[in-house]
Amino acid sequence: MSSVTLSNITKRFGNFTAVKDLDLVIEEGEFFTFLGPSGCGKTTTLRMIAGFYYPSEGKVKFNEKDMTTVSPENRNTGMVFQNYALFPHMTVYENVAFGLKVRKKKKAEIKKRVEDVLEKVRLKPFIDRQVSQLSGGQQQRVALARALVIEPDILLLDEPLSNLDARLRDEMRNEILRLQREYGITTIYVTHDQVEALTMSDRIAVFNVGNCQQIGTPTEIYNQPVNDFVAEFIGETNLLDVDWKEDKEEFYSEGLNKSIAVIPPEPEMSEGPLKMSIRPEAIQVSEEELSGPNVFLGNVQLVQFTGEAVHSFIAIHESDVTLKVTDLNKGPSTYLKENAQVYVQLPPSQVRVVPKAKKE
Ligand SMILES: Nc1ncnc2c1ncn2[C@@H]1O[C@H](COP(=O)(O)OP(=O)(O)OP(=O)(O)O)[C@@H](O)[C@H]1O
Repeated sequence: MSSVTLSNITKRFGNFTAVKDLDLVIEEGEFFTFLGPSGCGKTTTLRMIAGFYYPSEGKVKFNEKDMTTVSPENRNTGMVFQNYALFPHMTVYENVAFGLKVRKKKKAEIKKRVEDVLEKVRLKPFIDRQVSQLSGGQQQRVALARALVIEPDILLLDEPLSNLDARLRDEMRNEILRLQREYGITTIYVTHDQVEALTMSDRIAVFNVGNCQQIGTPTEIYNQPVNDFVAEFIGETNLLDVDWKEDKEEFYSEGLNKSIAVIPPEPEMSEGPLKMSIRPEAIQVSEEELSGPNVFLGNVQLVQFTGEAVHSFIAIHESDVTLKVTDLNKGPSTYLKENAQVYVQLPPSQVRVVPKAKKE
């Protein structure tokens, strides 16, 4: 097991900067996720940790050891690629044994280690099957076994579940977590799927166009996003422009035409353009009159049923604002009716005022 330290990492391809000034410490045994939209630099960063790319600037360390320009085969990392990169005409055994053969291990040791790891990923019955005759989920397990069998210090997973259907993705998510806990291995996981990131990670780094926007635990990232990009990318949220009114010491929403009570008021965020973010599940709605701060009258425009949840879109009176509200499905008697007039409250403790993300 190793910790990974990235100090001031920049990666340029010609004139294009794919990753900029990245500082990051991943602790031993941690499940750490790089999350962000397509093209934001997640894979490039992972490849610099694997050694497939060397950084243009900055240092990569495993524990205290400088690995910045060490070749991939001398890093002892196990990597699982998005397309698995298996040898289709070899058997499961041959695929998994490959890395050990390259490392010139003895035949008996190879056999034992391959059988042990196939037991762990529950593929022992398929040991002699050709990889091309396996399902997507089974191939994914072979790729995991192949990465784990070399007993890597660090496991690197690049969008490993993106080729699987939704049900299999759920199953493999649990499977990867189970293996990670069993081996206690430092794991770095790349995804653009926020649910994968939130459910699996000890900590997440949120990337956007080559920049790391925030590092934190799933609950920190979801509940205390540092800017509008993070608030919008992780989960769903209602975002509205707000201004800080110095004279009255309060936030004002032009869209809602009203001052907005916020606890705590966070005056350090009063410089530059600001947004308020409120999660759809945090908004209170009632057909009965509501009292207190941040109460608005609105009309229900649309009600969408997803099975476990009900989403309602509420147009606030005398404004252009439509708020999305989400409630767990508590039965048909609780669904809002389209066109009904309702009271909406944005609880001050749930409103978060954040700066707009800087555009680089
Ligand atoms: N070898 C390369 N040469 C030139 N540009 C590259 C190279 N590799 C990546 N890039 C560019 O760097 C940027 C970041 O790419 P990267 O693959 O790291 O993104 P990503 O966040 O992993 O995206 P995705 O989720 O689509 O895989 C992209 O704009 C990409 O086109």
